[in-house]
Amino acid sequence: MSDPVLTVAESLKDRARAALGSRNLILVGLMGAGKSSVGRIVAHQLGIPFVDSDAEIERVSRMSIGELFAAYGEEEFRALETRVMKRLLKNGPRVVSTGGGAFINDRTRKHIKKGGVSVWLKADLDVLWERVNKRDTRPLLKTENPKQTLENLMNARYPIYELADLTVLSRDVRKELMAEEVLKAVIDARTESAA
Ligand SMILES: Nc1ncnc2c1ncn2[C@@H]1O[C@H](COP(=O)(O)OP(=O)(O)OP(=O)(O)O)[C@@H](O)[C@H]1O
Ligand SMILES: O=C(O)C1=C[C@@H](O)[C@@H](O)[C@H](O)C1
Ligand SMILES: [Mg+2]
Repeated sequence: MSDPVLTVAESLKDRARAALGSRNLILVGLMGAGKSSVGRIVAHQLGIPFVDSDAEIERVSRMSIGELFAAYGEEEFRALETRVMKRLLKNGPRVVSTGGGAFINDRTRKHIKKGGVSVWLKADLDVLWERVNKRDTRPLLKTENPKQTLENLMNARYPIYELADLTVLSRDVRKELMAEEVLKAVIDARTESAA
């Protein structure tokens, strides 16, 4: 006999996959929201390719994000990010996890909006801080008071992340559960738009 729990989970994946069609699923949000780690699981669950824009930028430039910021500055980094995102979004369906500032850039946001369903992983300051303060690889947080900087970024960026198609609350639960909530949001959005 089939396991009922497994059957529900399977049906969640199938329904989300059908709702997505050939569109990309693009995760946006601040540093530490879980875009890279949750995105990888979502892609695995959907059985579609996963790509992370920060990792792709590092691959094509053969430099780390920190080195890119130091050598060329943020503006050049954003221009490169726009080009990379445009290319990554050309062929769907994929799960694309973005860098924290990608959706904030007007040109990149237009590509994202055109390229698929955007999901904002929204988290509160303490959740984000607990996660990002363990590593010092994020150039924008190399300040005197990085927690304050993170809060300033939240205040400036949250009104823009709100422009994403869907929002999922990111918190300290298992990453697999976060991934399931992303799938459910995709299904619900499809159901609502069909109603
Ligand atoms: N639901 C979760 N519960 C506990 N830890 C998590 C959760 N989601 C992510 N993390 C951890 O938080 C850290 C940051 O996650 P991740 O790299 O996925 O964030 P991100 O949104 O991609 O950040 P960035 O914009 O800097 O790339 C990682 O160490 C990851 O393991
Ligand atoms: O929030 C941001 O602007 C950034 C987030 C990271 O993912 C990297 O893309 C880079 O450190 C910039
Ligand atoms: Mg990431």
